[in-house]
Amino acid sequence: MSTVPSGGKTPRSVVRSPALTPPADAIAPVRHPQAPAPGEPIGSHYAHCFGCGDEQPHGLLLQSRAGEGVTITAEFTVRPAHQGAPGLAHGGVLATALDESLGALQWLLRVIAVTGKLETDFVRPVPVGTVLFLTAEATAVSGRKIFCSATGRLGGPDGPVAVRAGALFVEVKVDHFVDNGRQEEIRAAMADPDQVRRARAFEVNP
Ligand SMILES: CCCCCCCC/C=C\CCCCCCCC(=O)SCCNC(=O)CCNC(=O)[C@H](O)C(C)(C)COP(=O)(O)OP(=O)(O)OC[C@H]1O[C@@H](n2cnc3c(N)ncnc32)[C@H](O)[C@@H]1OP(=O)(O)O
Repeated sequence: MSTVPSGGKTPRSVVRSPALTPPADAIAPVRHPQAPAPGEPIGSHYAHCFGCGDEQPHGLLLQSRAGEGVTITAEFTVRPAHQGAPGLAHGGVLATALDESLGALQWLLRVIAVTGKLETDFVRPVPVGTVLFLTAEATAVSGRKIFCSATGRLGGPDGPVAVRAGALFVEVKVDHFVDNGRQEEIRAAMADPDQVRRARAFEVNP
């Protein structure tokens, strides 16, 4: 089990499951030479993505930027469509924001990967209208496995911690989507040169 400080309202430690502890022979993640420069916006990987797509009006419209090393920052404004309890963000929506910000790390690693495991800690309630400031970091790589973590803070980059996640992403080929996605959307994606360009940007390694 790995333990990380929570930074929450009261000091508390977060215990992660063993699957989220990298093996002893894991290596440090390497930032791809063609990764976007620190501070540069990271575009959506798919316009219809519920997390980051700009053609998904009730989605999160999460916007990410490259950070230093293998880190990103992201912002998500909680809107009324994202409520669980009155005036508060739904926990699943917050988990999506964490998942999406972790997914954006792929732009820095230039690999395609999907979430295998996502562990979330909900530290504070997140009211509608809040801008959630997220940071995500890849911490270790072992074969196809990418270990990573994310934190969401209320109102600003130094705001109080509201949510945290530890995750394991697993590298896949484009075939993962082509073979498993509904054909209607796959055909449309493959017919869209911009989408094909985005998929290639993820897949090409030096
Ligand atoms: C041109 C047209 C095409 C368009 C292309 C578009 C480009 C898109 C670009 C970028 C997309 C980015 C999208 C980001 C969106 C945000 C992230 C998400 O929400 S992703 C959605 C949610 N996730 C899933 O739907 C995964 C469903 N699961 C699976 O498909 C499989 O289970 C998968 C791929 C995760 C693993 O299956 P295996 O058969 O490939 O590999 P195995 O051998 O099972 O796992 C590999 C290693 O990982 C460990 N592992 C896998 N899952 C684990 C788990 N849950 N807990 C612990 N370990 C796990 C295994 O124990 C194994 O480890 P050992 O190599 O033996 O050490």
